[in-house]
Amino acid sequence: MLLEIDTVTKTYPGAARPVLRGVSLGLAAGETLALTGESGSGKSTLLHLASALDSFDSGEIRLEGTALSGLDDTGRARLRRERVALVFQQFNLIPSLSVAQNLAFHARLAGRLDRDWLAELTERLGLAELTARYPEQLSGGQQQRVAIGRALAARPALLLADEPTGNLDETASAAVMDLMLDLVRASGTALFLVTHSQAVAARADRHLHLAAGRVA
Ligand SMILES: Nc1ncnc2c1ncn2[C@@H]1O[C@H](COP(=O)(O)OP(=O)(O)OP(=O)(O)O)[C@@H](O)[C@H]1O
Repeated sequence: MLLEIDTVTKTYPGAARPVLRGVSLGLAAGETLALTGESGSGKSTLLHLASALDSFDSGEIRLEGTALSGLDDTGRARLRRERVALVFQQFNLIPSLSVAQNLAFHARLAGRLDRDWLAELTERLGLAELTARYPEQLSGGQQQRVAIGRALAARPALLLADEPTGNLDETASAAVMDLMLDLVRASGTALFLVTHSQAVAARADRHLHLAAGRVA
């Protein structure tokens, strides 16, 4: 199993009740999983825990067999740099860098810049004509395609995506989702996708729902 979430509970400091109450799920290498749930049900929290951005009360999360609870800050940072990539609703591109530089940024940091793969990603994401532009000169859909390309350029084992098309209209959202699913499947990357959209969730291999702190 690539990602194992085992009976995880999470309570935010000062909160009366836990937001996650014994969540368990597994994600195999290359698999795509969509997680839905009402606003405030804890979807983003679970994604943050899986990316080692936050700690949990009990249970365990393992990525490629490594227990996240046992990692120090350096270990967490390395895991995020080398094995996991994130795409959020806000595109989070670096405004002072061109499209080409944004696309290469994380792969460079991870020491895994493969120019052929980057060129293929750029082409398949329809960004080849836009590489010299800056993020402010792109539409929302184009910016999100750059964010997806940047995330996949280093060939992460796991892509965590939090409402990645939440800022886009329905047509752009469907196009970006199709591309993202094609590309994660082409690169063997597993996808853990949080979404409000049932239509988007239906495109994933598996669909789970988070309610009352548990998944079903
Ligand atoms: N840093 C934090 N400190 C305290 N409480 C938090 C924090 N982050 C989230 N929460 C609370 O935890 C609960 C779950 O939040 P989370 O963002 O995980 O939900 P979500 O399902 O992703 O919601 P949405 O669909 O609206 O994005 C909410 O009640 C939220 O207010």
